[in-house]
Amino acid sequence: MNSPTFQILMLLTVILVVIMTVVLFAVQQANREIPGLRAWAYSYLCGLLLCVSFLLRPHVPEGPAVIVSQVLLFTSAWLNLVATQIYTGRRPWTRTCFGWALLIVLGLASYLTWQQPEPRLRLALILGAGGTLMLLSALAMLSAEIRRQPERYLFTLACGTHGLALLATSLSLLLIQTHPTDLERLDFVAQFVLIESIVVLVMRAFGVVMLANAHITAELRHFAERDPLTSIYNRRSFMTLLDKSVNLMQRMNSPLSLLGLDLDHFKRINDTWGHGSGDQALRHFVQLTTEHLRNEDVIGRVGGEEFVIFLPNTGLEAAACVAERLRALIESQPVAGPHGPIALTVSIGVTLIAKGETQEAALQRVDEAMYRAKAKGRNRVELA
Ligand SMILES: Nc1nc2c(ncn2[C@@H]2O[C@H](COP(=O)(O)OP(=O)(O)OP(=O)(O)O)[C@@H](O)[C@H]2O)c(=O)[nH]1
Repeated sequence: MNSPTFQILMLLTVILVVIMTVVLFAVQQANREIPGLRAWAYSYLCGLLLCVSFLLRPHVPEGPAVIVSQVLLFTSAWLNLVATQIYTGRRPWTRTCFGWALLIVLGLASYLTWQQPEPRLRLALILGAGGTLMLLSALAMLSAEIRRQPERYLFTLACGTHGLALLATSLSLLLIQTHPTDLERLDFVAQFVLIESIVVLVMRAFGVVMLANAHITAELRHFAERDPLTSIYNRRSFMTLLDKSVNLMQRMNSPLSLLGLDLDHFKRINDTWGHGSGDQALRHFVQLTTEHLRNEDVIGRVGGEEFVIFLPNTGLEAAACVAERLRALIESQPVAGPHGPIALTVSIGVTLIAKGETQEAALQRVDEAMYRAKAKGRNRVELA
């Protein structure tokens, strides 16, 4: 590991890892809420310290140098896995688990350094452990439930490649019978791992930054499209979706129905039970309603306690049935308030969007039907 080639490669790696660590910490500082990013930044910091420890190897006694580099390599790979678990919404492996695993690594490294010096076996073991952690990170990212994020494939590729390369190196070290002091061969293996690591480190850092960017974009899109209280579509995005659906349904000659829903005496709920209970009632209403609808039905919050639902491929009669079922469901399931159940009812207007009609005209008609339901005593369905 003291050859000039190795030292030059190491210096190049240090420069690259410094840049990537600084970038990751900078992105993390600017976006502290991105899950897992802090652990990724620390994983790179451990990687950086590992490279520095390799550079200092000739000037440090072998024993402590080996222990330090094994701890740093293991911690870096572990943090990468933990970061992936956090990013993908899984529960990360605990610190106790890390402590025990590290203790085993340290014990084996010490044994193979002082008790039974076996540099080949020692390297094989740590590369095997690191490779396994990298493969687990790749699998965790690949199987994550994050659709709409193709960025995860770059990260998966980087971790998967690195994991396989480390495991293959570890295996070849175990299989090829060399003398323990065959340092030349060890040096070759170290150089191979180093070059492969440089490529993968850059790829993985790009992957992490792209994942961070994807997270920010998804959040911004969510804030722009969704109502913050109920997480359903806000007025603007609902209208855009309705416009698209109207065009599609008219091209396909399929019926499209519209429901206008307004909670009854909602002001009374706020005044009697407080604004918090009012908010709770809105969330409760949305949860019940969305559970009842089909996947292709779309609900939007278009006012304080006003909602609109469009039902693709649904005629007026079927839409009236849906409306009546929703009305009965809301009436039968009161909101769980702090001082007991709070009764909730809804008035619903129903209309069919006619061929060639604009969505504004249909919305106006469904509004009139809903107000008729209010005028006739509330908690009822009226057809336009
Ligand atoms: N808690 C809560 N209340 C809201 C929110 N948005 C609007 N409101 C309240 O909803 C109430 C709507 O009252 P009104 O328009 O008078 O209607 P209503 O009391 O439901 O009476 P009807 O519609 O005639 O049955 C107002 O008191 C608003 O303050 C919200 O996000 N949270």
